[in-house]
Amino acid sequence: MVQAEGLTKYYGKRRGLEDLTLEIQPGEVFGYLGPNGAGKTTTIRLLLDVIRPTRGHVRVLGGGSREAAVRGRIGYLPGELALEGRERARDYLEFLGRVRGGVPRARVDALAERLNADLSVPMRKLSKGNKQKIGLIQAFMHEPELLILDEPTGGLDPLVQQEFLTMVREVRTAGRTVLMSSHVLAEVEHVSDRVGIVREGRLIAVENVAALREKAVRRIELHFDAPVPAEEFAGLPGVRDLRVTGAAVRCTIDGRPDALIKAAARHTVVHLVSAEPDLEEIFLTYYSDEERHDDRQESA
Ligand SMILES: Nc1ncnc2c1ncn2[C@@H]1O[C@H](COP(=O)(O)OP(=O)(O)OP(=O)(O)O)[C@@H](O)[C@H]1O
Repeated sequence: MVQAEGLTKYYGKRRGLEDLTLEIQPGEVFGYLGPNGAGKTTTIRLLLDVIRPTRGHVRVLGGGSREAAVRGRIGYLPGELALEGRERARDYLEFLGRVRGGVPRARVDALAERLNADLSVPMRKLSKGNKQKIGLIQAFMHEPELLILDEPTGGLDPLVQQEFLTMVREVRTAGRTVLMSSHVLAEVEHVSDRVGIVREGRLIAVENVAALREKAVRRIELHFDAPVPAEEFAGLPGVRDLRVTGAAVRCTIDGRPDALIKAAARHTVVHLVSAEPDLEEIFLTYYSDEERHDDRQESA
């Protein structure tokens, strides 16, 4: 769906993106993560052929995204949406629908209802969050094969964010593809198959989210109906920071909790607490590792 090779963009001397090589497969949701100024928007604009690369190549849906046949199969939400017209949101969406070969009104209405968007308001009077909703409707409404969404959750309240994530899941179930950028892993981890992490113009990691979750450290607490012998839990694969106090076992788990669960199953478990793995923690170690790497290079 997306193939980038050595994709590089300099704005004069200023680095926007350096040597990006990336492939995104059909049916995949790809989360593109990085802090402010990392190069996410630059990447997305290059993919859409809004700006031209300094070096490198990009193919989207097997072609160039400026080709009309390819463009119509893409849904795009820009990072900064300029919706300033006097026309009502509905008229704007109808116009775009016609340009894209006709979009049933019922589909637009259904999206507006899901996102709780008011289409009767002139666009320049819409709040930031409501403009974002119109942006999402126009990106989704022609059921494109590839959705490219720059910071889609910005400005949305939590309920609408959840609805948006449900829409992304439906797109994936239908075998279509999504690339979405964000500052924060938490916003995309529950829908993304893979995440790419970009920092200072470079893609520094691409990870499978399921693998990331398996690697994550999680805290577990088990309570039994009677005291348990500590030695049964010591030395189990993946168990760390073990504390056994009477009928309670507390530890952290590195990877799969399987051995711990099997050991616990010999006793009567009355209560179990398992904290969600903190992927943000792992994610942040990429940044600090890179910094250490940079420091080493500088001192070499
Ligand atoms: N039109 C431009 N002219 C000059 N420099 C630019 C331009 N657009 C982006 N840059 C620079 O390129 C780098 C990457 O910016 P980009 O907007 O791609 O980052 P981003 O990851 O999308 O950030 P944000 O999360 O803040 O939107 C930054 O250093 C930025 O200042």
